[in-house]
Amino acid sequence: MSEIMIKICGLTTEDTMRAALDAGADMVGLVFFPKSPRHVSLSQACKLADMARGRAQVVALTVNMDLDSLSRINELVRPDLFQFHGSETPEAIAAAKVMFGKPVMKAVAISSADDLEEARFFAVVADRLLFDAKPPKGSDLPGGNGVSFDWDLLKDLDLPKPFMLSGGLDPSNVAEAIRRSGARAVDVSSGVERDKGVKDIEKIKAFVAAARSTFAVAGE
Ligand SMILES: O=C(O)c1ccccc1N[C@@H]1O[C@H](COP(=O)(O)O)[C@@H](O)[C@H]1O
Repeated sequence: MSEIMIKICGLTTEDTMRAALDAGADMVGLVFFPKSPRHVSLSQACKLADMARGRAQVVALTVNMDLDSLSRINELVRPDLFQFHGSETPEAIAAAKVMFGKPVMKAVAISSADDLEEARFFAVVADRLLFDAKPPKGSDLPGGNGVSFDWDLLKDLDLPKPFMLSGGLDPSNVAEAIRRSGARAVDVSSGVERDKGVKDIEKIKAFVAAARSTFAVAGE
């Protein structure tokens, strides 16, 4: 496995899925949230997941979804893991983990050091935490807003579970974000798009290259 784990989220087309896989993404994310411009139907998701299977981990991103709907995604799309990006409780996460027997990643919104305390509750039940910026006021989306937070907050963070950094990352800042946060896993959605919800193949390639080269430099 690569030394930095890279997730490209919100893929909606075969071309951009292929680009993410060919670039060497470790995880690819499918968004099941109708308010998102990256939302995919179950049939689209099945096709995209089949392309990725065996090449990258398929992540199903959901927001406060009930267990029945999660079950349908699990049966039809067969993701490798779930990303919970809403206000799911630790109990709901534990229930999904037991029901599906798959790893779960919980997003935690960060704007100050205090928010990192919330992460400790989720670290008990989730397999990985995902740190994202708080959404701007009035946003319909709890994530995928292209907004970043102070990466220095994560430096020297002592948690029992690994974390992934997200929020406002793009090819031009991912190197600095990795250095400042100490992250060993990064996630991007809007930073590799040319329009809202429309992924850009060149930006996907540039993001993966920038993230990988940063680790090589940092590790010298
Ligand atoms: O991408 C979306 O549309 C989305 C919708 C609802 C919840 C989360 C979503 N995306 C996740 O948000 C973060 C940050 O995204 P960005 O790079 O700042 O655009 C990332 O983890 C996505 O997986």
